[in-house]
Amino acid sequence: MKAIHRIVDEARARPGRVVLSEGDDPRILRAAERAVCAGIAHIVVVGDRAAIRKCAEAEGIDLEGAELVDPTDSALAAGFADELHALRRNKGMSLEEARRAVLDPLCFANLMLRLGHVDGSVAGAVRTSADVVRTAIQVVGPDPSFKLVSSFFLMMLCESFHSLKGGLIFSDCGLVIDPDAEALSEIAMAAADSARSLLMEEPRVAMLSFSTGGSAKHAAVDKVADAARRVRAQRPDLAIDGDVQLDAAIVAEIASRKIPDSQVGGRANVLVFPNLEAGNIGYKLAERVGGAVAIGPLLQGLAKPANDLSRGCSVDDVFHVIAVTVMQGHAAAQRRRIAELALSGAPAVVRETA
Ligand SMILES: CC(C)(COP(=O)(O)OP(=O)(O)OC[C@H]1O[C@@H](n2cnc3c(N)ncnc32)[C@H](O)[C@@H]1OP(=O)(O)O)[C@@H](O)C(=O)NCCC(=O)NCCS
Ligand SMILES: CC(=O)OP(=O)(O)O
Repeated sequence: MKAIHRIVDEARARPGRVVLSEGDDPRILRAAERAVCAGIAHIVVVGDRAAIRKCAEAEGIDLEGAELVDPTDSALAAGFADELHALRRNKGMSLEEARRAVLDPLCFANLMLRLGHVDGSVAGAVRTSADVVRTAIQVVGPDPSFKLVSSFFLMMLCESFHSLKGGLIFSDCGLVIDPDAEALSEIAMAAADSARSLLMEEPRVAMLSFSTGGSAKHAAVDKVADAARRVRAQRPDLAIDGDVQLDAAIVAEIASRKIPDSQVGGRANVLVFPNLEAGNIGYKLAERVGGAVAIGPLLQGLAKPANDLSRGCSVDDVFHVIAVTVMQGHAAAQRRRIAELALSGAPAVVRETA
């Protein structure tokens, strides 16, 4: 079964609460309608109520079953402004500025997530990735077990002409612009964890470069090789090749010729790009030329799931990101329970079954 179908089924079995903050975009409302109808999530749409209703009416979208929240008349707004002020006061934000900021549906939605009114948020069909990600980092914040917030795409290759089939993780194609070796190693480890939880496969990581095993000499190659060494040191259990070219990462026959001692053997399911230029161009090529379905950018390393979209997204894309967000919400809740148990001093065996 396709990974994304399994994720949708799992979300249906355990729906979560997901907030969407771009309710004046028909793709968002259509996906909201589908998510409610499929029973994968309780959907909250945040924004100008009149604009949301007008858009739904014009498109013939039934929002029955979705909750509409308008920050301008929400009873939550005053408390949210206090929370935002407390968060950003040391960065120079005044209470007045916080009151204005929470009227922005994106900020309001992320405060709903932070304060537990929902389990995940999705935006980015209209707003830029920089806006969506910056708000998520500032309002939701990083998970204490990660140093860096980064992003990944779940790429689905399901067409008859795809020689490589199934789900792949591409990272980072949306967030960290120019990672150094340490940041790149963090991205790789987070992407491996994302593969384990979403693909339900053991991760096989390729640290991509224009060089395989030092076949080219350049500081850019050294960075990738250094990042791979750092991952091996911290996660000796992880199958990883790097520096490695894309062909040797995904074609077994080429891997056997270029890297005889490969741990991945040309069967990588996690592709880690050396920087955002390569990653963003790479995923769009796979999607637009290669016919892959690109789900994301999904954020990794946040305390709770706040996911992004490409402004070129389709209704299907938004629906799929909602389903993944529900699953990430369960995983984040599990991490919080384990952390709480650890703090309470509960025995390790109890923690593992939490
Ligand atoms: C994510 C992004 C917006 C952050 O950049 P920025 O606004 O310049 O960020 P700053 O360096 O000013 O930092 C803003 C805050 O986020 C934090 N931050 C930035 N990147 C972070 C990361 N990857 N992980 C954790 N925290 C991060 C900073 O510590 C800072 O925190 P503070 O405000 O509490 O001090 C930037 O990396 C970016 O634009 N990335 C590319 C997005 C994009 O255009 N993608 C292409 C399409 S998908
Ligand atoms: C992920 C990405 O490239 O987003 P956008 O297309 O919105 O810039």
